[in-house]
Amino acid sequence: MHNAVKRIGVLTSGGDAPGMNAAIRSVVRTAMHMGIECLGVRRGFNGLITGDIIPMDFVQTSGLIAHGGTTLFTARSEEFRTEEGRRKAAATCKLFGLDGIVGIGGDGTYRGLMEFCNQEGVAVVGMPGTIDNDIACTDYTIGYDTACNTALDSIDKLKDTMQSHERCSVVEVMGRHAGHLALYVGMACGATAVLIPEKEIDFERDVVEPIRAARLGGRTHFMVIVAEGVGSSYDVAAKIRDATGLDPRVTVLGHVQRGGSPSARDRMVATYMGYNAVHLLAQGKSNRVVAYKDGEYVDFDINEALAMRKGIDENAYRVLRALTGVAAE
Ligand SMILES: Nc1ncnc2c1ncn2[C@@H]1O[C@H](COP(=O)(O)OP(=O)(O)OP(=O)(O)O)[C@@H](O)[C@H]1O
Ligand SMILES: O=P(O)(O)OC[C@H]1O[C@](O)(CO)[C@@H](O)[C@@H]1O
Ligand SMILES: [Mg+2]
Repeated sequence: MHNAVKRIGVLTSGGDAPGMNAAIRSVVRTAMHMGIECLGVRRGFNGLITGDIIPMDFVQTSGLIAHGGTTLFTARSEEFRTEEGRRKAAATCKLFGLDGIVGIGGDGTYRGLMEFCNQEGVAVVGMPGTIDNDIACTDYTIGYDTACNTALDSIDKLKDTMQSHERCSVVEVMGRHAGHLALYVGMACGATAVLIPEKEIDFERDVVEPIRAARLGGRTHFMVIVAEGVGSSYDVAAKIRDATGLDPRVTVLGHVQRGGSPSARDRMVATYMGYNAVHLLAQGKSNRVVAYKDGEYVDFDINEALAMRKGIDENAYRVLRALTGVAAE
């Protein structure tokens, strides 16, 4: 089979996510299998600008599937947002003979890839890697499952001490603009209340009443999950104190949620997506993103993908409210 590309680069960009290494491994090994050379671009788009490029082979990707983080490092590159930065990146591609780039990251990474392709004509394919699961074209982003389980593990531990002290815990989980992680984790830990940025918050209805309902049901410790995008979890705790007289403890889970060995699901999704990404470039396709939609691995035009909007899982939200004692509307 004739490949449309001879040598490609793979990079990781934006916030890291467990499974990025599995994705890199899959891209490198699929490329090798197809007779395409694959180089590693380090430090996100900055590596394209500065020529921070390393060879990748079978040995270098050995064992990578189980490792958290990203062996290629990641970065948020301000320079790549400028035309001049992307011109420098194109010069690097020319020098190294890179005729395609696979970028693993979030929506910002997709935007960068698209701008690069439009401006400089380099073939690009994006892969969804972010713990936020906030990319609309795909039901699933690499890293989400591991992050949910990491958060859950910490929350279960917190629950033990909250139970002993009969306290209320306010836990902030990541999600800059999105509540997917908070909703999923909140349901899975059996939270008393969950606050997400996608839904307007009525504090009395969404927090105070569920705490009261739990107390009336005999419970003496409470778990309130707050998505980062909602605002300060310390403010939420202060409002709970005022409204109920409880003395909540706040835990911001933070970057611990981005680490750790990827779950089986993240390894598998990363592996399939990496394989598909290389095949797209080999077929001469560009400006595409790979995705998992309705149980199938598919791909979309990046422009189309970025124009899509991802709502919260309404069914999950309905079930959560039913189980936390919020009155039906
Ligand atoms: N409009 C744009 N034009 C060019 N490059 C962009 C653009 N938007 C984002 N980028 C590049 O993509 C990088 C990553 O974007 P961003 O920081 O938004 O993270 P992300 O990929 O969305 O991941 P996450 O949100 O999960 O951390 C940016 O640092 C920048 O280099
Ligand atoms: O690592 P940084 O730059 O602090 O970014 C944190 C952000 O990255 C994410 O982990 C992934 O987008 C968000 O949930 C979070 O708000
Ligand atoms: Mg993003």
